[in-house]
Order: sequence, then structure tokens, then C-alpha cells
Amino acid sequence: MEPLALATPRVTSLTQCIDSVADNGWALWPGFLSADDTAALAAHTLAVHADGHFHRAGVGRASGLAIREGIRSDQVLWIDDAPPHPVLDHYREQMDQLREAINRALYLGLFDLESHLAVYPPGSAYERHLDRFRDDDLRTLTVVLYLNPPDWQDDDGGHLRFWAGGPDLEPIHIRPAGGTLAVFLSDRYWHAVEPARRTRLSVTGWFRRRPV
Ligand SMILES: O=C(O)CCC(=O)C(=O)O
Ligand SMILES: [Fe+2]
Repeated sequence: MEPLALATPRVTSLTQCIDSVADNGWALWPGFLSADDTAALAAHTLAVHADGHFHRAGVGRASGLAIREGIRSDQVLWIDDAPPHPVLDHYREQMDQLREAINRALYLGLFDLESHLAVYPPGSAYERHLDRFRDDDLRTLTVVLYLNPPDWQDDDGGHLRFWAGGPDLEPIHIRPAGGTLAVFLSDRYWHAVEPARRTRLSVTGWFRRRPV
């Protein structure tokens, strides 16, 4: 059995999400995005990907700048560089609501969001890393939204491995179920993406705090 301290803090509302980030530093919100909205955002992601807009993801701002380089083989596209679409506007609106609610409750001073669409072709993965860069400590809260179809199985791989109890303890494995949002403090949690056996889709965002 999972030790109590490492139980996954599942939430189902904005209030619970904020409480969990305050109490645990992270939260997992299954059903954050409806099945229809998830399918629409996934379809747009695949269409834009098929049009050749994506590029291989780098690591850090420039090579060598990540706190701990995680080798990654996914392909990404900043959403501001993607062809406009109502599903992207809807995503931005939802993230804005989350940002405002978190700022009101937790005073994290989050002021903007950078996000990219990510496609992990079969066989691709992202090694263990932290999301904060050495040359930029403004990334404060990470939000990963999964866009995979409802029939995604454990055998399809692509789990998020999440070291909730610290880098030396066993990580939690999170299935990248479509519509699920993972929220965590960017500088606290080591995490990795296990190799996907099927094309894995997500949109990852980082809320940044205001420079002081
Ligand atoms: O897609 C995921 O589960 C995590 C992605 C990630 O760690 C990142 O893009 O920094
Ligand atoms: Fe990450």
C-alpha cells in the first residue's frame, strides 16, 4: 500500500485544488477538462502537428542551463505560435481563472503563463528533471493537461513519474488520462515521462511570478 504521506491528492474543484497546492504542494484534478473539450483540443493539436508546426523540444533555455538536464524526445509548439483556435482561447481562459484564484488565496504573485503543446511519438520520453531553470527562477507553478483519448491503457505507457516524497523515495506513477490536470510547484518536484507506446498528447504550462 502507498504510505499515507504519498497518497495522490485528487481534487475535483478549484477550491480543493488551491487547498491541495497550499497543503501538499501539488494536486491531481481528473476531469478538469470535459471529454468534448479534451477531444477538440487533441484534434487541433494533431492537426497542427500534421501540418509540421512542431519542433523537437530543447532542454533549458539554451543547452546546459537546466538545473538538471532531462533528456527529452517529445515535440513541442508554444501555444502563442500555434494557429489560433477557440479551443486555445478556452484553455487560456481556464488557466487565467486558475491563476487568479491561486493568487487570491496563496499570494504566489503569478502573473503570466507560458505553455506549449507537446506530442510524444511512440518511444519518446522525458528523463527526470525539475522545471526551473538556472537562469530563470520565475517559473513557479507547473500545470500539465493531458489530452489522450478515453481508451488510454496502462500498457500504452507515457505515465508521469512524480517524486512526491522527494528524489530518494519511490515515485508515484500517474496515467496521462485525457482531461486530467496535474498542478505542482515547479521548483520542488522531480518528475519524468515514461516512454509512451502510443502517441501521447498534452499541454504544459508554467505560471511565472513577477520578478522582484
Ligand atoms: O507531460 C508530462 O507529464 C510532463 C511534461 C514535463 O515534465 C515538462 O514538459 O516539463
Ligand atoms: Fe517538467
